[in-house]
Amino acid sequence: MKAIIVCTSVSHGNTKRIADVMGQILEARVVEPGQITAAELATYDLVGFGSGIFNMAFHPELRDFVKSLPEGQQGKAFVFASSGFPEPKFRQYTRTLSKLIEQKGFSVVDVFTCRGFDTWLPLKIVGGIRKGHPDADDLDAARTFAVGLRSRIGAPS
Ligand SMILES: Cc1cc2nc3c(=O)[nH]c(=O)nc-3n(C[C@H](O)[C@H](O)[C@H](O)COP(=O)(O)O)c2cc1C
Repeated sequence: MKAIIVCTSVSHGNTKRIADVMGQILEARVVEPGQITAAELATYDLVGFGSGIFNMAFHPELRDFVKSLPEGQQGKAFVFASSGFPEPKFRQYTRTLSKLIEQKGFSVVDVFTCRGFDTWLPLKIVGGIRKGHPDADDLDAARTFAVGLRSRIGAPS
């Protein structure tokens, strides 16, 4: 199994820290959307797509990248995010991104989310929330998630 992780992490590097621990387990390179072409992406068996959450959506750079991919992709995919708050029921952004990814032909096998230090404008006044996140427990959970993926999909090759 050959894996790669596409990650946009612009606020505090929170999502990149998650991507890096997953990348270690999956032996996957972590790249930004601008660092990989659709043709190269198609050579992977498993692709992770992740970012922080901004105004209740994945980062536009990641969404635009997914939108730009041609249909007919054949690999498996997973989605991950860090955010200040848990995903609200009325705006299921992980589902929205998963659907977009599936429209391109990938099969989305799992989703991981955790809290990340959040300095969204109104919260900046109080010094931000979720300070220290992702913390050691969040990173452990990300590791466990990746181990689960590896055992379901196959060892890195
Ligand atoms: C402008 C802005 C908007 C945000 N919007 C949301 C939001 O709608 N929901 C949420 O839970 N967190 C929100 N956050 C918090 C980020 O999702 C969180 O800090 C995330 O961990 C950032 O990831 P990154 O450091 O990898 O970019 C927002 C942060 C900023 C700066």
